[in-house]
Amino acid sequence: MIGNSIIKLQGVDIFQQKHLVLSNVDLHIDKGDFVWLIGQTGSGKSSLLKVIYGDLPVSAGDAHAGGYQLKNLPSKEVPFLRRKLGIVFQDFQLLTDRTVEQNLEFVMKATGWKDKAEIAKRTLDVLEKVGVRSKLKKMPHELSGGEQQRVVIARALINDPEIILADEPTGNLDPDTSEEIVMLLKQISQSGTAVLIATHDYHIIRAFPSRIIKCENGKVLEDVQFN
Ligand SMILES: Nc1ncnc2c1ncn2[C@@H]1O[C@H](COP(=O)(O)OP(=O)(O)OP(=O)(O)O)[C@@H](O)[C@H]1O
Repeated sequence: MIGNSIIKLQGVDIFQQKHLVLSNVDLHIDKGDFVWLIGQTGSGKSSLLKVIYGDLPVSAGDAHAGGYQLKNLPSKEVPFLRRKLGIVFQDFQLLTDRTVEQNLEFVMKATGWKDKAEIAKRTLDVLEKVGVRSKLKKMPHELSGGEQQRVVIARALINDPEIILADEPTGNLDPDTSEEIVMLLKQISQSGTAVLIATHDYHIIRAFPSRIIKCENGKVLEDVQFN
């Protein structure tokens, strides 16, 4: 972290193959910020998130995330960058053939946790934080959509990330459950972890007014007004 800055992009061009998706991107996210990311389908939201989690390269401009310089980041550093980021994406769902506890253990072992007692304690801590501690021994299919999303958020919190990146986290949830999940993410941001949520759900943005970043016409607009 540089000061309070978690994400800082300056003059970054974002390409998918040879196609320039977003040009001259400036983006600043600080500790504890809660930020919406909006824009039409194909406007570049996922591409922007991919740059932040090291899945798309940065060739021009200056880019930092979680204390890592993204430009020319060696691929062997990417797993370490990702430990500073909690990722809540539709395509990073729970493993369906193991319990909640085993899902969390799986990620911990993959990210270097070895001590059994510490793993057990951290598992309970993060499940407690998101309100599903009692679901420890359940299989994902025994949980509601909202409970599963809470476990996904717990999994994202394991390594105490500086920011949570969430791509359509309420996409499969009913309106009340969506509000509960966003409330949880808001609380997480208030405890110091920044939260960036890409969404098409304007109802939920209205329910939780906050800073809005918009991808539009090949640009990233910081701090747009929502109406
Ligand atoms: N792997 C890829 N190869 C080539 N072009 C891609 C690839 N992924 C995305 N694109 C293109 O990049 C542009 C931005 O796509 P991106 O997925 O970032 O948009 P998005 O705003 O996240 O859209 P959505 O809301 O539908 O998820 C689109 O024109 C898309 O066709």
